[in-house]
Amino acid sequence: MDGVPCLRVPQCQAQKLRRSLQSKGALDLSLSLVKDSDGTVLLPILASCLSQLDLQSFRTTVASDDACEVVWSKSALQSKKEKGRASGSKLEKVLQELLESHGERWTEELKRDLPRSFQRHGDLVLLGDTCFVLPLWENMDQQLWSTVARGLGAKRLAKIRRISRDGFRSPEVTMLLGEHSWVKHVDNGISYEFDVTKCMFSAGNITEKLRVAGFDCRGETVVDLYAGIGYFTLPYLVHAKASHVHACEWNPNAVEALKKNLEANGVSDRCTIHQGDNRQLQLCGVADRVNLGLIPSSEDSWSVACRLLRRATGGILHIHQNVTSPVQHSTASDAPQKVSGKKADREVWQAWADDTAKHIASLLKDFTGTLWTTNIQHIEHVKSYAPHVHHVVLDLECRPS
Ligand SMILES: C[S@@+](CC[C@H](N)C(=O)[O-])C[C@H]1O[C@@H](n2cnc3c(N)ncnc32)[C@H](O)[C@@H]1O
Repeated sequence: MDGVPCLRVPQCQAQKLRRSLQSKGALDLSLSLVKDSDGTVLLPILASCLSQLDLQSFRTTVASDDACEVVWSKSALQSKKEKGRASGSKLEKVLQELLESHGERWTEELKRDLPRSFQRHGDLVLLGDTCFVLPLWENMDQQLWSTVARGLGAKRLAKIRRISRDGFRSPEVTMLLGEHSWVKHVDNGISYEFDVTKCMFSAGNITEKLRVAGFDCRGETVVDLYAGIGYFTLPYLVHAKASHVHACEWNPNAVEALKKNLEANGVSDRCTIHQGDNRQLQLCGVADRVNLGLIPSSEDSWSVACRLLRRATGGILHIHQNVTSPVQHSTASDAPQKVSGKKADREVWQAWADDTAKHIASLLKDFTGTLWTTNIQHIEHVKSYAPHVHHVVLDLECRPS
């Protein structure tokens, strides 16, 4: 996830909402507010508080869904870097001492080779692969990593390359310092443990996890086609109180973590894990709800999802998708055009949802031989990737006619 989490709000409400975030201890005080040219303001939020954020109450305050959303911003991060430069970071200080103890001089080139951002998982810090690339660091041996850990207030360090293309979305992570690579996150009262070298954790999906937690699924059977370590399976079981969740996952490392997490949260008796490719799933006609949480698209499994819905009563599909809007060329002075760009984005999401609803209705008809009605209940915006790529979730109600 690039950048830091921020609440995007209208400028006229920014101070009021900033005070509200601060009183809840959720405002990241190490970062500055960022004014955008479209008349909105980004309020940086502490990642650890994201799961507790009551987005709905903020939306009620600003009285609009559009104007209040969680986004990930690089420009907010920039404001930290500038502050960091002014004050001189602890990391820089301890590394300077280390180099000098080896008879080396601190240079601007070395300073540029320090991490600009990193992910924190408890006492483990995950560095990107664009820092500490200069050969001089190799002379410091393991002392380098213990010093970096001290500078960042961590006990363990790892380096992440990029999400690998093996279909498991496994990050390529190597440990630099520390005995083991299991980490733990607690989100919204749910504990998630996983091995950072083998599984991914989608911090950017927090708003969707909170939305799922707010569903009332009592008496329902849910199928989570892309369960991972339990990102959505657990909120369905713990908070939404689903009667049963069938969790499909083909990465054995994610399955190991999923089992652990079901146990740790006391819900393993209500979950059946189906390890393997969800397109080969043998279940049929059991689901009141199917979660299709794969981006950029879960389209490969739409027909499986249709087969899973109860024949007599149907159910709801939650379809995740990255939807790309046509790029609009605007300058800072074109603020009104940018605002209308948001309206254009919504129109693109609606068009994708309309097409998807038709497609799903036709899959259901082909599969059952009878007519089905598909109704777009809601389109949820989860997050944005620049430029104009939006992760959205379509809640599609499917009923036999
Ligand atoms: C984006 S990740 C995970 C999940 C989680 N739903 C989220 O949004 O944070 C997708 C997960 O689906 C799994 N996956 C992808 N394709 C699959 C398939 N055809 N069958 C089963 N699991 C699959 C991957 O191994 C990965 O753990």
